[in-house]
Amino acid sequence: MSALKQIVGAAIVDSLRSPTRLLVARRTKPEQYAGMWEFPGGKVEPGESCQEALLRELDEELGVEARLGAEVPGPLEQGWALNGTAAMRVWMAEVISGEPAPLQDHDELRWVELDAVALEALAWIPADRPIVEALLEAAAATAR
Ligand SMILES: Nc1nc2c([nH]c(=O)n2[C@H]2C[C@H](O)[C@@H](COP(=O)(O)OP(=O)(O)OP(=O)(O)O)O2)c(=O)[nH]1
Repeated sequence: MSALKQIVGAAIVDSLRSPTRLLVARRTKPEQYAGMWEFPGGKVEPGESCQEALLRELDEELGVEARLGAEVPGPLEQGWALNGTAAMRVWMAEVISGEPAPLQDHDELRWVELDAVALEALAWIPADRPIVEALLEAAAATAR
């Protein structure tokens, strides 16, 4: 069996050291995901590492330079299963230069409190919900 397509996503927080808010992005395409919230990111291109791909996607999609923190590890070597054909690795990240804007693939960005009620109220891409749970646990552990 061939490997799953590798996607990478960023859990961009206001501060890696002391995270309180998460930047979420609302997709515009394809139709099945339009209007749903996600972690900004995209496909890893041939010859790129996952981290290189993620920094490139954040530049293209949001117009920011970012610093990656810890990975939010999923159950697979390739991260989190998305559908039958793709999996996503997710890293915590913070913006080091630029102001995030929905330049490509998104029509809205929103800073949301890192709090279960606020995050779970969003219409996430369904495959992202377990990642949101893991992120909340990681953030709670950082705060302890
Ligand atoms: N970026 C991102 N993609 C996600 C998430 N959850 C999820 O199921 N996906 C799916 C949607 C897409 O099928 C795939 C990512 O593809 P993409 O369209 O964002 O990648 P890309 O920017 O490189 O795409 P493209 O313009 O080359 O078509 O992963 C998520 O949280 N973030």
